[in-house]
Amino acid sequence: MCHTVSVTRARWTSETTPLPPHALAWLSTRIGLGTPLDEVPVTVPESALSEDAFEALEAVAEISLDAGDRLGRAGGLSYLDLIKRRGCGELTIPDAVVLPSSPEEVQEVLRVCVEHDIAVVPFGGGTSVVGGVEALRGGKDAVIALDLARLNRLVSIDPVSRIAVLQAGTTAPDAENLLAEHGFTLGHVPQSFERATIGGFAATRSAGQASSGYGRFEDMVEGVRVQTPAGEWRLGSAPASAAGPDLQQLVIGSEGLFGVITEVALRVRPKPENPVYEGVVVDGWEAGTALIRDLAQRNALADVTRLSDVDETEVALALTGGRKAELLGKYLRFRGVEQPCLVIFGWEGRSRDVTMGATYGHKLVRLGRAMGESWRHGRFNGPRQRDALLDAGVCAETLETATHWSKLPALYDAVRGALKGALGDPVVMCHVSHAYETGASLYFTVLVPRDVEDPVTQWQQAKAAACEAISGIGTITHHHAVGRDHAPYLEAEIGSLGVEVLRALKSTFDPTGILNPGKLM
Ligand SMILES: Cc1cc2nc3c(=O)[nH]c(=O)nc-3n(C[C@H](O)[C@H](O)[C@H](O)COP(=O)(O)OP(=O)(O)OC[C@H]3O[C@@H](n4cnc5c(N)ncnc54)[C@H](O)[C@@H]3O)c2cc1C
Repeated sequence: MCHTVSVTRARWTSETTPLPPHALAWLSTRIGLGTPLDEVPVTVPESALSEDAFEALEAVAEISLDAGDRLGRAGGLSYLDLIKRRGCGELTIPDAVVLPSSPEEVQEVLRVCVEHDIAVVPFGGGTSVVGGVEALRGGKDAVIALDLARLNRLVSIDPVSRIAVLQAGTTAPDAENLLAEHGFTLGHVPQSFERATIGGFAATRSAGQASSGYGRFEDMVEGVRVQTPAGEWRLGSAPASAAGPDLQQLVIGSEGLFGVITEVALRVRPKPENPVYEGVVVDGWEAGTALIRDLAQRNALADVTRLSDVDETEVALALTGGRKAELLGKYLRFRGVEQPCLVIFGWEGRSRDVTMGATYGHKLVRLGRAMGESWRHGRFNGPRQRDALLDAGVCAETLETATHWSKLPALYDAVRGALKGALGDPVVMCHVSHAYETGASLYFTVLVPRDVEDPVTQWQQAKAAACEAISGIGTITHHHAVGRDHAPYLEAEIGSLGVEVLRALKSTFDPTGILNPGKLM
């Protein structure tokens, strides 16, 4: 028997954020609009979960076999995931959705899944863009999505040490609201902020837009509670320790292969009273990266420090629209800027004076707070507008990497060249999203008309070309994680011995291999 349901969870929000008319006009001139991709009903096969397994799971946690619930956990939110939900390519649909409400229930679910040999995909916000939540069976007869949405509490707060313990299924906005009641913030704001969870951030070594100031997610983790098929594991008793290798770092970035993270102890900071955001423009990508490197190496980065290349700046200014964009263009030309590259600075705790003082000697044009605030207010529009771009027949996707400063120009050229080679004449935009003393990340956004015949292969080929170009120069992922999509490139980065180490750990935590098959390695 098959159930047919219409797709709802494929969209970022229940309402589509339309593209403004000037954005549509720009798209149609620059790349031409493609054929709209309509939403079609998707067929959901009957659950393969045996009656025995269903009853055993039902005895320990809430479980749903509802077709809509299962479809809602069929993959993440990459471009390919989104178009698969619109009928292009095959979706992997879990046989059941299990919703435990406590770490103890998670432990019991794992016990039952080992007994019945069922694959388990830990599911946080489902925002993975690398196939991390694909419901792969790994040779098992059935697979469940283990949705952590009901683990959404603030377990404890220690204001003296500034540590909060949050359950793994807490979404980022809920975490911020819970912490705000105590005057604190986590300061972790990835672009997927509205939907992603604390457990997902820890499982993928996430980086937020303000990570120059607040640190990457792994820098915030003070302790973890993990349920594994081999039992519970708790780590984190001091701010630093010389008691052997840092085992906590094995959990962070383990992408659900070793266990299910159920609680995370996090360093929190006082909520800033008056965050200040500003925009400046530098002349050219080379000058821009030199500025950011200088700031990073002088410990003068703003909490948010983001440099767009010429193409991304052009798009940002074009999308500002109308008379304002025209005047800005004129002003920049008057100031002698030939290749405008936009820099956004945001100060949430760090000193504006320190950053701006360190820019001395670099040529930049200040655009003031209006530009910074406009970026801050629009920073979640990207995910919301992906549905509208699909509706307009556009293939819109992102990918990211990082390398050392000396190799950054080569990495930038290689990825752009690969994407252009694979896609014809796409718009390829790039920004430095995170900067460090020794290097930086590069975040690419691609826009191209969707191939009507075979949109899946169109993007798969482009992504493969970009990954080949990255391999050997930079990391295959700076913050999106490995998932299914980057798994073929992991060995080149960590070596065959590295993969063996991960396999050995996996067999210790998960001897029968139920957890998240087909991901990471
Ligand atoms: C539009 C958009 C923008 C994005 N921007 C950013 C960004 O700025 N920075 C960034 O870092 N990432 C970004 N991402 C990627 C994604 O949001 C992150 O990887 C995020 O950390 C995933 O969190 P989640 O709760 O949605 O996890 P999910 O997508 O549900 O899961 C991610 C992986 O972690 C595993 N997992 C989830 N929860 C647990 C748990 N409790 N225990 C064990 N394993 C678990 C899953 O099995 C899966 O392999 C973006 C994604 C989208 C769609």
